[in-house]
Amino acid sequence: MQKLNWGMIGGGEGSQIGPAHRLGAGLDGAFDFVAGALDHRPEAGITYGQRMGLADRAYGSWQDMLAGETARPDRVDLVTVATPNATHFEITKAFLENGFNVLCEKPMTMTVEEGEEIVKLARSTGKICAVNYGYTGYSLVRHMRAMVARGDIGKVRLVKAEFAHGHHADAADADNPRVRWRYDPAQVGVSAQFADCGIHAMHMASFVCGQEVTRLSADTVSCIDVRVLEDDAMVNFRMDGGTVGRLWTSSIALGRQHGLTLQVFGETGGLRWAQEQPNQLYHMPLNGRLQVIERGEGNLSPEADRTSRVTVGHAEGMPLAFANIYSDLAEAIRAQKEGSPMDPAANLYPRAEDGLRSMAAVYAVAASGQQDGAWLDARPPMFR
Ligand SMILES: NC(=O)C1=CN([C@@H]2O[C@H](COP(=O)(O)OP(=O)(O)OC[C@H]3O[C@@H](n4cnc5c(N)ncnc54)[C@H](OP(=O)(O)O)[C@@H]3O)[C@@H](O)[C@H]2O)C=CC1
Ligand SMILES: O=C1CO[C@H](CO)[C@@H](O)[C@@H]1O
Repeated sequence: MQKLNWGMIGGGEGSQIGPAHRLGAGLDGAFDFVAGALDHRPEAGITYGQRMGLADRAYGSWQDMLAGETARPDRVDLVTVATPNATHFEITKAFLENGFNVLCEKPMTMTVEEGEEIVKLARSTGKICAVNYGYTGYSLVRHMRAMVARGDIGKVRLVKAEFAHGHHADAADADNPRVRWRYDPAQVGVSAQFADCGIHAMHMASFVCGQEVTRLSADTVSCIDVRVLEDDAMVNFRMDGGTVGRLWTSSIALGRQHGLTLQVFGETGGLRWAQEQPNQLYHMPLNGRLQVIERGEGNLSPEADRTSRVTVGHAEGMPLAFANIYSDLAEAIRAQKEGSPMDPAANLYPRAEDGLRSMAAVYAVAASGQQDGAWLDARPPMFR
């Protein structure tokens, strides 16, 4: 099978998420990293790209990359957009319009209207527009989803999602360039922490429960005075299958490292998974005993078996979760090229529709927070 060509925008030297993408895309040998516009400073982007082996396909800007790749017969099969939020819409739109498949970092856009435009564009061009809710690539997250879908815990009554970390707890970080943009309304829009991390947790709740969020009520606060946008939020929500949702997200929770956790409580069982110990899933059957499911145990579910690489007992981590998103996309691109059906266990990568739903939730959280927790419709107008 011929390798697919992969390119990246953003994710330059010292960036937070660039290395995880490069590790994830390279892991299974499906993609060759051949092109990039890795930094917003042209020289730095070209120099770093060349160090990464991109030679004349290390571009100084995404516009140059779009022009250069469009002109090539061996143009990239997939472009990852890993720049700060405010640039996602413009870059994703331009590449989709020119016939490229895109994996866009979250949040996909800054507004609901932009999100709708991307969804329509992906549908009309027939190109893949995925959104990097990369934590849904963890093998045991996929297994939780499969367990819920096959009825192992019965009808889901309640889902509790958290994404709380303490990395922005230092008020002295106001000028840190890696932190500053995350609380600047001009660069992130109406929400900081919910749009940054809360949407991962909310999307994961939907992904695992197989339901969409319909309504929500939010309490948003900025614990560090100088911040205009929230660094902590508590969100109650309801889903279209009747499940009640609770979500806490925070960036000032010192002692929490990367606290993405999901608990799902059904009529006949409960599940608990935490990203900091991603190789164990706790399952409590009604009237049974607490069981620990280990990633890599044989025959868990097709979705879990497909996404597990190293032997049971050897920890797998976040770049391998990203690798599972990339292997889904490799399969999707091959199916697109060959006109063949996809393995259903691989057809799980998050879509532009998910990015749009998150944007609608972001706006509902921001508005509800300003209205003392009023319950608001959380669906994008397109899906009402
Ligand atoms: N899915 C996930 O789990 C995660 C997603 N993210 C998302 O990824 C995105 C990037 O976040 P993160 O890596 O933390 O951000 P960083 O600020 O750490 O890095 C951003 C990178 O993009 C470069 N850049 C900025 N503007 C452009 C541009 N116009 N063209 C090319 N490169 C550009 C920056 O260059 P320079 O240094 O010169 O500014 C830098 O290399 C965000 O949208 C964030 O929400 C982040 C972490 C995890
Ligand atoms: O998506 C994300 C996941 O986690 C990080 C926090 O540790 C965020 O900064 C980021 O944007």
